[in-house]
Amino acid sequence: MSDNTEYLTGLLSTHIKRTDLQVTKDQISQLVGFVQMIDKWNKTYNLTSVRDVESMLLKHIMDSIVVAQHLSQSHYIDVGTGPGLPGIPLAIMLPETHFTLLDSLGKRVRFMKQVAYELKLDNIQPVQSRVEDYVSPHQLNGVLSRAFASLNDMLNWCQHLIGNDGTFIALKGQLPQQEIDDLPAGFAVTEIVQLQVPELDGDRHLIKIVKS
Ligand SMILES: C[S@@+](CC[C@H](N)C(=O)[O-])C[C@H]1O[C@@H](n2cnc3c(N)ncnc32)[C@H](O)[C@@H]1O
Repeated sequence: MSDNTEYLTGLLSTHIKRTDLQVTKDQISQLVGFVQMIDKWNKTYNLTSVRDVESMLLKHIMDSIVVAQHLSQSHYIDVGTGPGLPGIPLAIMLPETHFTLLDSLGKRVRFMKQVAYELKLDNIQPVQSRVEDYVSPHQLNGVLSRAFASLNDMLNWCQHLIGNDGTFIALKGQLPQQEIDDLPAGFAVTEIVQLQVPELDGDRHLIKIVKS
């Protein structure tokens, strides 16, 4: 057990208490374990530009887990997931939901495979591929992305991944009104949620899109 486990557990518990999220002790322990692994591997693998663990708890863990209550599909693909964001914290929060975690960079995929092994996560499948080239062997019904691409590019690159009953979820900072106005033909925004992440500055938005 790493030296800062108790400290990080206390800090994350405090952040979570400021929300209405229900998170078990085991889930908190897995979330802390994930942050510790990012912190350790970041020194050689350059997984994230966020360097200190306190900021990782807010910008990566809290920012991801507030999305859990807005997911209702059974199998999501998190495109351009990097080290597994937001997919891994969401997989910890929603053990019955399956997450394919896709990134084009091999070192990030190797990291996620190690996370799956060490944290015993059996609902994630890390995959190395460019999203445009990926054909899923599984039936997917949700596409998820954070800090990946414009809405237009995301929809164009990902539309082959899910059927007409699927949902696209884009996590954005400021509301990208221009991108929403310029949505490609055949897609419609069904919901925009302003996400609340206590102590994290700046706007957070979740945008739900379907094929129309
Ligand atoms: C800015 S990072 C965001 C990582 C993570 N989603 C987050 O919120 O921290 C974008 C990621 O997308 C990946 N990426 C870029 N283009 C891609 C593509 N065409 N297919 C798959 N992954 C891609 C990059 O390797 C990188 O890890």
